[in-house]
Amino acid sequence: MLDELKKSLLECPVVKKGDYYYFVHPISDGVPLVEPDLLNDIIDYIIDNYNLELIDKIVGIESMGIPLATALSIKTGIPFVVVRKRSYGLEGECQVHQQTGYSENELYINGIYENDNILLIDDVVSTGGTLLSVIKAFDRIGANLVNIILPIEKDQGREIVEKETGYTIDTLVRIKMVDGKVTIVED
Ligand SMILES: O=P(O)(O)OC[C@H]1O[C@H](OP(=O)(O)OP(=O)(O)O)[C@H](O)[C@@H]1O
Ligand code: HPA
Repeated sequence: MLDELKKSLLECPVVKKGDYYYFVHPISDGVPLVEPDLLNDIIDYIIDNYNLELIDKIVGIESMGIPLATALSIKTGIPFVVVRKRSYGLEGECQVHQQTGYSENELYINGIYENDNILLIDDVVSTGGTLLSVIKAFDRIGANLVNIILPIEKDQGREIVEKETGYTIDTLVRIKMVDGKVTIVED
């Protein structure tokens, strides 16, 4: 399991966004092509390794948390919510600032309430900027973050977020950029 994810990460192209080495991969970018087998591999791994009985809502972060949340929702029957990059102006909407290694955005949380049991999923944690702001917002709302799962871990973001928030963040494959190329970090 996850062999396909590791192999595809080693083969994927890397582009520069300013000083940031950005890998381009189906799971993190939707290009060049998302093979259902790769998506299935990740979703089946989650289903086989987590007890999701208590989860009320899966939450995916726009953009690339959406296919993961969708696939997981279809297979488990658990509904999902998307943390969006645009505002709806709904009552109770929670706005957070997202800063990554190469961009800044506003994110808008709707449909999450106090005591909701949440599985939060996104494609990548890198600097940890995105997760940090989203987790803090969920804490303010009073939702229970039961699981936080990201298929791909890059750089030091996971450790930073775990230290700052006290949550455990589960990642499936760790990568490191060496000389502008993706390498896998084995535990
Ligand atoms: O740990 P960080 O440094 O915050 O990086 C991780 C975030 O970066 C990407 O989001 P982005 O908003 O770039 O993109 P997307 O719309 O392609 O998902 C990715 O989907 C994560 O949400
Ligand atoms: O290098 C990256 N590639 C794809 N998505 C990302 N999100 C944060 N960093 C990256």
